[in-house]
Amino acid sequence: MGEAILSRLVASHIYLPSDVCVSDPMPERRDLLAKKYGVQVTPNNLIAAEAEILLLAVKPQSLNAAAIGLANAPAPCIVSILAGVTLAQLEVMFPSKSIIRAMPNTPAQVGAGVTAIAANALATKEHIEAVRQIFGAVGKVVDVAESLMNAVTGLSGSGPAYVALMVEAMADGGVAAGLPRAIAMELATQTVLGTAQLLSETKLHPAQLKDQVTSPAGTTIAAIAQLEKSGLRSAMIEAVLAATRRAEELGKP
Ligand SMILES: NC(=O)C1=CN([C@@H]2O[C@H](COP(=O)(O)OP(=O)(O)OC[C@H]3O[C@@H](n4cnc5c(N)ncnc54)[C@H](O)[C@@H]3O)[C@@H](O)[C@H]2O)C=CC1
Ligand SMILES: O=C(O)[C@@H]1CCC=N1
Repeated sequence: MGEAILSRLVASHIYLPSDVCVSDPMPERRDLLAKKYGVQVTPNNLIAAEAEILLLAVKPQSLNAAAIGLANAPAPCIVSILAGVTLAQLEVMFPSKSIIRAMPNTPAQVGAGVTAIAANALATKEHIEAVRQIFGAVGKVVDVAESLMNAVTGLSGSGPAYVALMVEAMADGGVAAGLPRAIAMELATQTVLGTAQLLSETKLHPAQLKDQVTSPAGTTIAAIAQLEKSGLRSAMIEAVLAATRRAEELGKP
């Protein structure tokens, strides 16, 4: 996820590669990032923490190890994209700092992400604006109460995987019905993209859009009856709730 953000920040000239320092313990990751984006790299998190903004993008399970020695790091602003990890936990690790918790998603790679942000009480207007600009470069930015961050994680943070699963399954259905794989994939992907764009631009309620597609005694209602029988909606609701609960667990020390 860190690379997805980095790639857009550099491509959209929000930051010069020379202004960015990436810390990663894996030499092959450092080599790849230095080569691909021209950024500075280091195996030492303390060096990366000399920046104005320190973006934490490790797995929640790696946070304690990554944060060793960083409590008094010079960076005045800490941004965390870690699932589940709360502002209160980060405040213990990074006392007296502007701290912003953010939950982006992987469509950030193509500038079509959505990121929710929540700031701690010490976060300055300037730091919040800088963070808004960072995530604005990779898509939309929404403000949420921190208490909703795990729900955001369950919906939009993990959501690209649910949509990808749906695209794959739709394409499989097309293949089952006789379409060549490549055409089935193109049709499925463009149908999801176009439907999302239609909903976004027209602000139609999804039920209205569904009604527009569904001709009396037609093909769509035959499919919807099958989806309802298979519990698609309930499965999706339960999936978002399961991911939300998992985010809560990941935040428990
Ligand atoms: N993958 C996704 O779609 C999203 C992920 N996130 C969050 O982003 C974070 C990273 O997730 P992914 O990118 O999927 O994982 P990843 O495993 O691809 O990336 C983690 C990176 O951290 C590095 N790392 C490990 N230990 C380190 C240490 N001590 N110091 C510095 N770097 C260290 C690893 O070498 C690796 O390059 C997680 O906290 C996750 O909750 C948030 C939103 C979406
Ligand atoms: O699966 C995960 O834990 C991360 C957080 C949101 C998306 N990926």
